Amino acid sequence: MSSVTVRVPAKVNVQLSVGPLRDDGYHDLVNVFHAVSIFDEVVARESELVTVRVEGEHADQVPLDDGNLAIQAARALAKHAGRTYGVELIIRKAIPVAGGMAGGSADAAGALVACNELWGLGLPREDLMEIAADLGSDVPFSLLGGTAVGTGRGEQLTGVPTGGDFHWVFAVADGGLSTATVYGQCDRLREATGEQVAWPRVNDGLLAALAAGDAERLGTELVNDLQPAAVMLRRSLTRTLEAGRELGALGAIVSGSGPTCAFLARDADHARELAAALSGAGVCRLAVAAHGEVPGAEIV
Ligand SMILES: C[C@@](CO)(OP(=O)(O)O)[C@H](O)COP(=O)(O)OP(=O)(O)OC[C@H]1O[C@@H](n2ccc(N)nc2=O)[C@H](O)[C@@H]1O
Ligand SMILES: Nc1ncnc2c1ncn2[C@@H]1O[C@H](COP(=O)(O)OP(=O)(O)O)[C@@H](O)[C@H]1O
Repeated sequence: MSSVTVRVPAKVNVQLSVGPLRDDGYHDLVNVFHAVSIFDEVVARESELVTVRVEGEHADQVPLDDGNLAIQAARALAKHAGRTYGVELIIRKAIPVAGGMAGGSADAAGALVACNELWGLGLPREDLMEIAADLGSDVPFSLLGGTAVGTGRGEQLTGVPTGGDFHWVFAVADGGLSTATVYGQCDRLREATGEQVAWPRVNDGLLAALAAGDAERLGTELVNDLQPAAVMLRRSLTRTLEAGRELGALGAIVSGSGPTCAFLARDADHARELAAALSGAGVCRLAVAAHGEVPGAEIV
């Protein structure tokens, strides 16, 4: 095989409950991930060296050295296999960069699946999941896809049943936010208010809404503990969220660490209307309609 192409989805967090800061610098979470139909493609081609090229909008914001998560994934897989392998990786980017939609994690997951195939390793998904967890807290979910509860750092996953498709609009901002900075701001806000940080628990109402495919209820059950921190770092998000609510979204939330905002729609037509209205409202760089859930990293 001389070339393998893998398609990997973005995610939105329908519940992101952040527990106390751990000694290792991470937070214990209840992180309910939901994979949506905005996809990066990772192509792996035979090569002597490990290299990466990135195509698409904002490709210039993605590192091309060892800081690229897809490169790190290829190297980690080769190490796991105990051999030296080369690969030319080409990333076709559609997921916003540093947007809270796990684009880098998607590319890492894509590189794991693509290189496993290209190099003929035949490693099972469980092995890829273990390597994924060392690359980043969100990478295992990019492999798994669907809808799942992540505990620990977010890397320990349990699938969640859903009763139908959900339709979303994503308002993409100009520029990104650093995940570590947003968690840090969350800690500072909690310290300043003296808030007692509770152990995170899964929202049963949210699980019920997901299981029933009930968008109306899901819209009222969305949770993101990082939202106040993201809004404090990017004040304009208040207006973006308000605009979506005023335009009839069933729910409005910052996606993960932001700054992308996610709006829940009634159906596909409503999502298209909402995307057009948000684009016209001047509250984001771009509004994209998408649906979930969709599968994780898969060869196309
Ligand atoms: C917030 C979330 C929500 O899904 O993603 P994004 O919205 O940024 O995509 C995740 O928790 C991000 O996961 P990921 O982007 O993989 O984070 P990592 O590379 O593992 O960690 C980056 C940094 O985020 C902070 N971090 C991450 C996960 C976690 N459970 N607690 C943390 O405090 C730490 O400061 C860490 O150094
Ligand atoms: N393949 C990649 N795609 C996007 N960003 C990457 C990639 N590899 C490394 N990065 C770095 O990771 C940072 C976070 O990117 P990303 O995963 O898109 O955002 P988020 O963590 O908000 O979901 C970027 O600012 C970039 O420096």
